[in-house]
Amino acid sequence: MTPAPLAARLRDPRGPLFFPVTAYGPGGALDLDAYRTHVRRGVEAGAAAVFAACGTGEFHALLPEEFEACVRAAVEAADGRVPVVAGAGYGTALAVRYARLAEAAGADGLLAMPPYLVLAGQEGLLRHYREVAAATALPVIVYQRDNAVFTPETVVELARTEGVIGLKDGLGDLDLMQRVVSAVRVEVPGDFLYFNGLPTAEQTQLAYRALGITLYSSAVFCFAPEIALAFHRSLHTGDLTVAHRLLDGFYGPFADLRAQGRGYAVSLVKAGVRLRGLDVGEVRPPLHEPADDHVKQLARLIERGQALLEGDA
Ligand SMILES: O=C([O-])C(=O)C[C@H](O)[C@@H](O)C(=O)[O-]
Repeated sequence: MTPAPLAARLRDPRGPLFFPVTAYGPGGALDLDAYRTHVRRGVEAGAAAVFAACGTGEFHALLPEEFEACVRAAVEAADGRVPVVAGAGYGTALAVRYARLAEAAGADGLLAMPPYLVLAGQEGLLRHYREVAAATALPVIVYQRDNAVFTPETVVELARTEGVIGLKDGLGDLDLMQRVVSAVRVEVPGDFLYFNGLPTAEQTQLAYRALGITLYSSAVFCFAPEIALAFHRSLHTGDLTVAHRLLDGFYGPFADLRAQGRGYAVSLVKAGVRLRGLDVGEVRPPLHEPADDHVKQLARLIERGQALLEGDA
């Protein structure tokens, strides 16, 4: 049976969105076995979708052939149980190339990253994403962050673009997001999807829910799926007791720790996966490994989060 389109599969998800880290062996080469294990464990734990080779998966550090191998491995590991969305980025020509590689590797959709090393105006951004969307049959989620920040009018045009199904927000401007949601609701009524894609999105998810945005990425899911799932369940059921407890005792301190070093958004998450027993190797340059003391703090934090689930910390 052909699976439902990506947008339908992402509606009302049973778990957080999983952005796996990319695994490397001791010499720094891709370790696809470890990567498949990481993805398979996440899917079996209850991820709603796998976003392969995106920011957390060090998209920036992968050769095109490594990218394709990762996406193919994620598709194999997910085995049709949940959709696999792949990153696509850099300039327009390369983003198109990555999009086609992702399609060839069996991905169900694309997360279109901001264009590389250029500050473009709204018109140029629109041209860029239209070309990426036209390059394949894959549905596209546009990632707002850094140099790709959109006016509500541009998002309306994106929502009208064939193949563009949603916007992932990594900026965190709630006033802007409300304007975007309002403009798209009025101009392009339908099912355009929104994602809270801020770092440690759980920290802001109560606010995003109030805007009607229920989808969010979870870096914590990579290394502590039991904590990320308990948080997700708490929001889903509307009994916020566990969510509040985790925000106060786990997510806040985790976000603080993640802010201690440049690149910790990825390297600390990878350290967390290793702490939980899966050797996914170190991050590639220009990122660096977190300080030992920060990894120790992360280990204590994971224990604390687990204890909070029992309600006894
Ligand atoms: O591209 C990416 O990897 C992301 O934006 C997802 C991350 O999980 C993000 O939510 C984070 O870093 O917490």
